[in-house]
Amino acid sequence: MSISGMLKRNISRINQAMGLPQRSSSNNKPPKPGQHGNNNSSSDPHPVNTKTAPISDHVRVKSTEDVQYKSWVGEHPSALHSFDQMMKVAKGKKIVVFLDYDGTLSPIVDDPNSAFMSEEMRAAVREVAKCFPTAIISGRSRDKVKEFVQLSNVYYAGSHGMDIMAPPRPVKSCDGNTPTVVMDKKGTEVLFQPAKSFLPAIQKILTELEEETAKIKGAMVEDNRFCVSVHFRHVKDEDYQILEEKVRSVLENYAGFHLCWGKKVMEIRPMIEWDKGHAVEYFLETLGLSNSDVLPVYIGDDRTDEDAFKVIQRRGQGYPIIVTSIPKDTKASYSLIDPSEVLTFLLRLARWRKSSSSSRSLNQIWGVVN
Ligand SMILES: O=P(O)(O)OC[C@H]1O[C@H](O[C@H]2O[C@H](CO)[C@@H](O)[C@H](O)[C@H]2O)[C@H](O)[C@@H](O)[C@@H]1O
Repeated sequence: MSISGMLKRNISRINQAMGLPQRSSSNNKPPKPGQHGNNNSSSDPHPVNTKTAPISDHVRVKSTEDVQYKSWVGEHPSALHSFDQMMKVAKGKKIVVFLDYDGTLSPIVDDPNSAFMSEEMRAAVREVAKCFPTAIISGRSRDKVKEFVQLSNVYYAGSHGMDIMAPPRPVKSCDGNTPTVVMDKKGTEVLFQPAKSFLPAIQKILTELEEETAKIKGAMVEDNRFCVSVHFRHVKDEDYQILEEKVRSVLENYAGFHLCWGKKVMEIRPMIEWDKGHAVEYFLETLGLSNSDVLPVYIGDDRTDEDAFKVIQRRGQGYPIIVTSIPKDTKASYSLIDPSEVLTFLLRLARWRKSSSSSRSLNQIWGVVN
């Protein structure tokens, strides 16, 4: 078997062990039996003991997997190691930053309500947003992710991009003169909600799911406004099948919805052609940044971020960066191991902008041509 064949097989094996679907962009396939269970299962690389301790999604798998990781990283180089080279290409271009929340800005923890962001991370995102237009695109409800992030100079999209608060029209944005403060709600920002007509049905699904899953120990239903998450991180292996059947039986009565899988979570989403990739395009458009000298940077860790990676790949310009400590089948070009590396990357990005702006003004003062 070829090296790339071996690599693919091992990625598939690791994804299986994580309870993740097998191909990068098709997160609509259920995990195979035994791959979805609780955190103490032997096949589960994410053991959890405490309520808020980060889950070891980002703990490196040892020995042979280390070798595979090194080989994988050759194809998806570290965005920290490649930083200088990446910024050489970025020179003179308008950078726009897109960030996922869970697993990217905050570590994966066992209680979704405790996925807090550190103060350091908040400060880093704030700095980045002072330098570049910045949007956070999360699977959470927009309100929830805003509550976690608590920054007023970033744009927010919730429900995997189905709930966007963006400028009403293209705003002036050019290198060094980027408006970084998000305008207030008095007519200066608009909501874009392509799945709005699904809301009444989503409310019903939410109620039914809560009722149906109430007796399954460990199951938790989360209202993400335009989608619903059913967490099974704490559901016993033997109860998972019943839970999935219950979720499917609720969905049988709602033709316009489909089921996808994330990290120990089933997600019920409206069947519309809209995902995080569309949200990236929407932001670029409304920010007046859809032209060719724009360089989007997107950092995310999960299946739904692949849609955004694909959009950036298709544009032929920009940096899709995956956050992972294990090899994954991905459309991302670069990688970061965990949120702490995301923090370092963001700080370097802000510092790079500040130093390149100051050298630009010095060059202007001294008449030096780059
Ligand atoms: O797009 P994201 O911002 O990454 O949101 C995706 C899902 O994230 C949350 O669940 C995940 O993180 C939890 C906290 O670390 C973890 O407990 C859970 O197992 C993960 O699946 C969120 O709770 C979901 O609703 C989002 O869809």
